[in-house]
Amino acid sequence: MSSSVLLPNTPEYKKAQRQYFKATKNRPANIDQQWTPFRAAEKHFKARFPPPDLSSVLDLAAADDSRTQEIIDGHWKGSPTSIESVKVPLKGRSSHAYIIPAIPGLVILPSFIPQEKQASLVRWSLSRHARKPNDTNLDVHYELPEEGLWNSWLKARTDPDKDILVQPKASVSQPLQSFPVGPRQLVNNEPASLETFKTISATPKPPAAPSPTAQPTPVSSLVHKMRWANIGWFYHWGTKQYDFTKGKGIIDPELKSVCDDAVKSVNWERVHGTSSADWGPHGPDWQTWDQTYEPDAGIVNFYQEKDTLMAHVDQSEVCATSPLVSISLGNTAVFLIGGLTRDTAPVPILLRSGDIVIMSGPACRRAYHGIPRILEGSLPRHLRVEALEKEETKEEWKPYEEYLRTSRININVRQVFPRGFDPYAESSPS
Ligand SMILES: O=C(O)CCC(=O)C(=O)O
Ligand SMILES: [Fe+2]
Repeated sequence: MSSSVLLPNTPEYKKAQRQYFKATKNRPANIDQQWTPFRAAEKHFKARFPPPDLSSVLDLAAADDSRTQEIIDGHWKGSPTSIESVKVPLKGRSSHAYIIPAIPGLVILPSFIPQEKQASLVRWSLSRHARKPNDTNLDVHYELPEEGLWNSWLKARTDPDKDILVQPKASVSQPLQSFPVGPRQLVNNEPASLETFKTISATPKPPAAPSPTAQPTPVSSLVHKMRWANIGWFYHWGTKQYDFTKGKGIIDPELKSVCDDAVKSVNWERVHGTSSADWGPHGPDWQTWDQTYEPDAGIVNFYQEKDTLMAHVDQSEVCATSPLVSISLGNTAVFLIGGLTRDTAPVPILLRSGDIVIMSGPACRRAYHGIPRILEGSLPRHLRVEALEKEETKEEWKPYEEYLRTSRININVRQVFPRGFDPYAESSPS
């Protein structure tokens, strides 16, 4: 059990300690002084040794008696009071949202997704969504099975003959060119807006080149290399801009209704009513979100235990203030969110399966944020086979539990355009 890393004198702890001494042996003594406050926080939570101290991490589940067992089963615990939060009732529900005054516009909806719905969103992410016509990080490099990598894996799991080799796209005769494989690449880009939209649309978006080093790889191993799948508008990672030439992808109606429910249940007056932020030339628009909120893009992030998401700002959306809804599933993560530069020390927040984070308004939507740590061994019981009753449901859920034991899934849903805006009409020559 990976959480034994927490206990000194265990072999896991000692191994982490040895690795730490080896890795830091030649590090200059003052290296941490060169880090921005955001980088320092990332380093702290990423460290396998010493295991991170979570007493500074806001853990809203710890303020909810009905989640006590979930916290025990999940092994890691933060503090419900490490950062000031204000509890506000949700409209039409008995549950609550939390506002974090240090980050105006940040709203947390702990445990908003019911347990069964969490399982169904996990199934949706892996089986129905991460496949054609949606784009994934692997599509550029591999000829992925038509049925989707996950569905191929479901067959291969019980029949090794079906663990087919997925062929790379690059042919060996192609000249060697260096192209990054693996984690998301972070490129600096200009924030999108209606003013810069025409230029963005006109920027060439050449297709990425397939990796020349990709090898034929069995489905069983490639399934763990899936990092993201796009939702709605297609994203061009090279320019960090949406590529409108590829058409508008669909937003699953079930997912859309989860996002709509979350946004419509928040009392936005309580969040932004006293905002002193600069909302741009047209002023605040939160008063109309109940009618104008319409998600049209996003990403499903698949994190393996050691994966991180570096500090970044999501600024490719023309709607710079509209709510971004972020759903956590599977293992718990440490989420960091700071200010407009990496020089603001971020606040650390524990995100558990079923929690929703909403980033809204000018300050929060342009705030640096990231995921420095997936907390190993934190899969809640309700996503494990043992929590199910029926034999056939247990059997069906087994591969999902196996995958989730070492993973976290994040569904990150955004609004690129104001409701009713037609990008094709705007970008065509007049
Ligand atoms: O995984 C998360 O909770 C955050 C993901 C994120 O910030 C992003 O996809 O831009
Ligand atoms: Fe983000």
